[in-house]
Amino acid sequence: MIPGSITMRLLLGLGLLVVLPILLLTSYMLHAYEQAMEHAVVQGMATMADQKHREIDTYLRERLHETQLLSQSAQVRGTIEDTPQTLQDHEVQSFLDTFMQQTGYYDLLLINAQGDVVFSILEEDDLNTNLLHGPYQDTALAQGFQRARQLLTTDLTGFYPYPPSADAVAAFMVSPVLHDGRFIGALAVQLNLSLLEPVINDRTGLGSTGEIVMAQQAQDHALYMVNLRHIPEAAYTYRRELSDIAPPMGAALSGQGGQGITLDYAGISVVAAWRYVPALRWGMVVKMDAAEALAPVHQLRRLTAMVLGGILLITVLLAAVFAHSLIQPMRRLTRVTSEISAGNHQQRAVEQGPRELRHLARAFNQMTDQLIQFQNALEARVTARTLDLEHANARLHHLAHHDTLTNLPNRYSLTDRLAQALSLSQREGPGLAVLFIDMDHFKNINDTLGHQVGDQLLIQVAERLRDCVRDSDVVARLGGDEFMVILTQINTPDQAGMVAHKIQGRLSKPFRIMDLVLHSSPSIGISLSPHDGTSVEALMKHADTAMYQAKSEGRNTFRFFCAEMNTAAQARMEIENDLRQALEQQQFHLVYQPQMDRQQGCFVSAEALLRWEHPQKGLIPPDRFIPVAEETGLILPLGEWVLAEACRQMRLWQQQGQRIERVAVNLSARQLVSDTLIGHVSRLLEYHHLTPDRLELEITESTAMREPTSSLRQLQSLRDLGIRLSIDDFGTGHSSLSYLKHLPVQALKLDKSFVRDIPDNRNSRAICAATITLAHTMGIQVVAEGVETTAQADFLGSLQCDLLQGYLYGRPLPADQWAATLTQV
Ligand SMILES: Nc1nc2c(ncn2[C@@H]2O[C@H](COP(=O)(O)O[C@H]3[C@@H](O)[C@H](n4cnc5c(=O)[nH]c(N)nc54)O[C@@H]3COP(=O)(O)O)[C@@H](O)[C@H]2O)c(=O)[nH]1
Repeated sequence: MIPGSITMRLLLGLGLLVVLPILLLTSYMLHAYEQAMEHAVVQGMATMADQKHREIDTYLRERLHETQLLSQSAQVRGTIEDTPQTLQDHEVQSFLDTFMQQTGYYDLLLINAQGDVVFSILEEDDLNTNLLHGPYQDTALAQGFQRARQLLTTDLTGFYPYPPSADAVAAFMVSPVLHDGRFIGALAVQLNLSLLEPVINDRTGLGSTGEIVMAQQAQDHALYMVNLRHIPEAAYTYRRELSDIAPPMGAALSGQGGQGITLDYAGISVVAAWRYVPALRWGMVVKMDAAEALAPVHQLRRLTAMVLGGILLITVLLAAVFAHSLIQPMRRLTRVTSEISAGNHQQRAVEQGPRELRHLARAFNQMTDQLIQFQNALEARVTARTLDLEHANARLHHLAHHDTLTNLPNRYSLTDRLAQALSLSQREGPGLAVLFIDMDHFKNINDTLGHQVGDQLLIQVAERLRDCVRDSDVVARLGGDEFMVILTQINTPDQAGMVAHKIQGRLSKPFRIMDLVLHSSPSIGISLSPHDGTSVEALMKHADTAMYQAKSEGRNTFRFFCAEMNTAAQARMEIENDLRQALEQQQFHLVYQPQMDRQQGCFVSAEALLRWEHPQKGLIPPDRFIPVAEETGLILPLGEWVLAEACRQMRLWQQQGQRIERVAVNLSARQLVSDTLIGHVSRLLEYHHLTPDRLELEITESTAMREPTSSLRQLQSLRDLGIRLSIDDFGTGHSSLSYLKHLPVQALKLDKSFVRDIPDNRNSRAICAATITLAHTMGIQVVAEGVETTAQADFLGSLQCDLLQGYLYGRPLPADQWAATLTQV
């Protein structure tokens, strides 16, 4: 695996590219040089061995030659032939002494042809003994004599202990002495082993560990002839089996020469050369310890290693310095990068070091500047965005919790605040009150004058509500024209009543919007905690119920919640449920009340009135279930049924030949604006083969005013069909006469509340008279309702009222009971 740091990579690269080749090359050269040196040393050793071999050979040859020359001298011949006389010759004596002194031989012996030792310089025990039969017949001397006698050649015997010389190791050069070609005896010179020592021990050029080892074969042993460096007393005492001797000596004794690095007798590695010395019949090994002989090689190796090591060290140091100079700027750059990423944006890279690194540092600084600029810009944008988001969040939060029109808390926020106020109230004391406020007839204003006006009205209502309560109280808009107020710190119902009264007063005052002056009023329901409930849901529901009660009791008032209201609400709920069943089970029927034509004096029309015969509760009056049906939408299917049933009855009367010209049916507000009304009415008329003038539709003023635009459009469509239209309960609503002028009606029904008080009540009389006059002026007929007395009938007659309806002429009856009524007239 490649090491991670640049320094290591540099060192590795340097090692692979520079150091390794140098090492390999140096090793190769060193090896070659060592080989050459080794070869030279070995060759040197061989040269030395050859020289030593030559020295010994020459030395012995010279000695043999000397001995031969001596043996041919007259002195020697004379001594053998006439020993006693010759020996008395001082000249001969001196001649031999000189020879001995010059040569350094141990002894000189003369042997006659019979083998008698006739002369000896040292006169040892061998003198006068016979070498053929005497005590020394087995010695080297005896062997040498025998050989000289037989071969007539001068020769050297082997070195063996010689008893007459106290067993000193000695060899003999024996030369035959001839007289006229006849063997007359032999000359023997005794060489002690020490004589060869100067030649053998000459270790010139062999250093401190060099030596010359000589051994001769003695049967199956090698007998070492010289003292050895590692075995000082070895000469002629140290022997080893041939199979066990050191390889070079083994080779030399077997007659082979050679050289090389091998092991010596002591098992030490040596540089050696080995030869066989024929003159002595010895093996010779010239050797030097390899450690010394190859010391220059080893020294060179050590020196090379040291030089290489030095070069390597210097290379590594230089590489490290170089790497450091390269890496230092990078490290500084890395450090700066870390500090910048840790937030120290002031840090910049120092533009130092090699050119490339300076450029890198410069580029890095430029990049850092740009990054910081970018970061600052980004942070500024993020801050701005965060602010925007916070504002948007705050706005969203505000929108989620406030009503956009009035800026009051909305329903969601209200429940939250009510929950908080409740828990505070439950923890710390005084109760609280919840006021449910609904603006009376707001829908009329909204529909009549448009949403802009309606919105302005609601904004003013919100402002007035806020003015009526403390800052700690909560005013919220639930939606539409419904508001809610939470009054905290309420100890008694009166306190809540006072605030409700104040609100009622403020909201009943005229509203000035655009150039209009509008009148409205609040219906307020109040629930108190803990008396009316301890939960948000209960308090809101009870305040709503109380408000509903206030509405049903004539509006523009406030009511405290009481349990009975719940009972009424419960009853209303029951009606709602029962109504659904009633529709399915056909519990409804119609009754008809006749309308008298004053001029003709006969019944010309009848008003259809709905009756609900509940299976358990009996007859339920329309006043109780029509508003519920209206609120729940059930009035639509119910109204359709009424229309269908009235048309069916009208057709029946027609078929029966009754004089009834038309049937009048009450239309609710929802029916009037229903998309299906026109189609439904058309289909009914067609189905029952009735002409449109057979049907009259009654609407109240408030019905027409609820959604004036669409109501007017629908009325016009009905009128276009040819259906007669009339305004019911005229005088009780809030419509203006100017609005009436736009309605395509043919009749209006004077409300029975006016009829009831005539002729005695002057105001009622005036209203009746004015209404009838006005209607007639506009070409509209007038139907008087609730006519119960002839006085009322007469008065109305005097005002030229067109049609009269009331108990005086007949109560509402089922159709099957009508025949008698009709015939009465
Ligand atoms: N949308 C619909 N409304 C309907 C329908 N049927 C009835 N109604 C409306 O219910 C209200 C109550 O009606 P009802 O109890 O039937 O009372 C009517 C008459 O019984 C009563 N009346 C008639 N003559 C007299 C009288 O001499 N004295 C007296 N005290 N009461 C009298 O008046 C009611 C008829 O009123 P009006 O409709 O205004 O002509 C009532 O408002 C009905 O309109 C229906 O099918 N649909």
